Amino acid sequence: MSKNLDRKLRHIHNYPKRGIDFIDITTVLKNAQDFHDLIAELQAACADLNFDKIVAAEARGFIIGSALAYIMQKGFVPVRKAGKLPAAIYKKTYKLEYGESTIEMHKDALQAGERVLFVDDLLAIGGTAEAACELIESAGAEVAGVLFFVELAGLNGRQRLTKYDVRSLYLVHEDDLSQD
Ligand SMILES: O=P(O)(O)OC[C@H]1O[C@H](OP(=O)(O)OP(=O)(O)O)[C@H](O)[C@@H]1O
Ligand SMILES: Nc1ncnc2[nH]cnc12
Repeated sequence: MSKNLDRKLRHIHNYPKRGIDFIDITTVLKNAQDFHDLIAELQAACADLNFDKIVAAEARGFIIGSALAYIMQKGFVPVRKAGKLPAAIYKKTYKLEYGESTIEMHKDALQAGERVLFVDDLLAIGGTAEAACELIESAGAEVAGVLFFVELAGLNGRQRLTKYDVRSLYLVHEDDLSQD
């Protein structure tokens, strides 16, 4: 049963730039029951998918991706912002709602043919997930699914991920959220 965690998200206007409506997940994470419910809901949402490892993107993706990997007894692969990984990497630059970013993944993090779930806190315009899936595929692995806590309605992030099985726990309309 849904715990309506979307009602606990904080919505901040004009952060980190004017014109951006920022969805803050820390209001969910800081409560032990809510954090537990979030991971349980993510686990239920991907229970039918067959995968070997979870890949998640720095930084917010790490929080839920690693908790989910731990509870599901899967390996965890970090996709990091540029310059943080010490060994040979695959690399991709992409656009965000509020700028540009480069992400990297170790070349030896995934084996050819492995099945991978990409997990992130939020789907906005979809650049992060699209770039991460390209990194996964560069390694010869297969994207078994893409899973989000929150999907921002109206930004059409899904349109960039039509090749994949994309799931989100909550479709959030920015107008529905409380202001802080
Ligand atoms: O669908 P998109 O438009 O790509 O946006 C979603 C991404 O943006 C945020 O990360 P951000 O790059 O801001 O990094 P952070 O987790 O370090 O805050 C969020 O955690 C997602 O990874
Ligand atoms: N509007 C938004 N709120 C929170 N995180 C984001 N990442 C990209 N767009 C975002």
